[in-house]
Amino acid sequence: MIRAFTIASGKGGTGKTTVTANLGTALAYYGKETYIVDVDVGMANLGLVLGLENASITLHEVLAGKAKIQDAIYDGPHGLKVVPSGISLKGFQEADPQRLKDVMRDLVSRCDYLLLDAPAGLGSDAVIPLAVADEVILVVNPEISSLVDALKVKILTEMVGGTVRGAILNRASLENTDLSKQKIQKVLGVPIIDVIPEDPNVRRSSTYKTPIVIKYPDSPSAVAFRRIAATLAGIEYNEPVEERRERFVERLARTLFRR
Ligand SMILES: Nc1ncnc2c1ncn2[C@@H]1O[C@H](COP(=O)(O)OP(=O)(O)OP(=O)(O)O)[C@@H](O)[C@H]1O
Repeated sequence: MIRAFTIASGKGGTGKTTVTANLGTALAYYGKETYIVDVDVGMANLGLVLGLENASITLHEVLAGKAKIQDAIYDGPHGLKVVPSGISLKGFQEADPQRLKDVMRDLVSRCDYLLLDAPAGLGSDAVIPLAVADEVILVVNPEISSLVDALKVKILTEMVGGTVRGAILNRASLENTDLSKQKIQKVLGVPIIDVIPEDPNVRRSSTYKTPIVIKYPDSPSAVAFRRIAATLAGIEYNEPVEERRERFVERLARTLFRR
């Protein structure tokens, strides 16, 4: 069974943290014991979006050999477990990314699913999470620069013996999704796992430090996150009738508006 996923992109800001927090929450909602870890040791974003910015013991201390992993695990929504990264420069300088493999081994033995929020870029800190997970999931935006960087991550993953499961196309506009999907699959040479639309509620929910699947569960992106989580967990996803109705009305309104 595939249990440890690294969420990577190469390019910064494509939505890795958003995807990690929401997929983790959705997997926990489905009753899966899920851990999410901010392995972006330079930027503590996962903790920030989940209201854990004041966590005193983080992955920094664990990677510096100053704390045990169980002391850096915090509670998130639906029983999700979160390992944030730290914000102190000293902690960052002392953290040894090579210890990540042992930490991962420990965490994976505790849970059904482990999601790692990878750093942007292609430095050594970004390479380790690509090698240690069972599969890498790329988060791409429908832009050339995002695709080029994702392609580099794919090549790097294969070079270090890892496997890319596919890509999540995030921030897709509803109009050009089909075209983008086809092109992106061709360019990256991996399947598109799913498409998450551009959704203003994503940003809004992060200001409440709450994943969108909790804050705005009926929004189109929350629906997509639950669908992806169900796919990863091998659960059949049945979209509630109200969500289908809402999407039908949305499509109808767009068609009428164009005419
Ligand atoms: N589907 C979406 N619709 C609208 N805004 C989004 C969407 N996905 C992410 N965002 C916004 O884009 C910004 C970047 O997202 P996020 O922090 O998840 O990216 P990242 O890849 O983790 O960034 P970094 O490389 O800095 O770690 C955030 O403000 C987030 O709220």
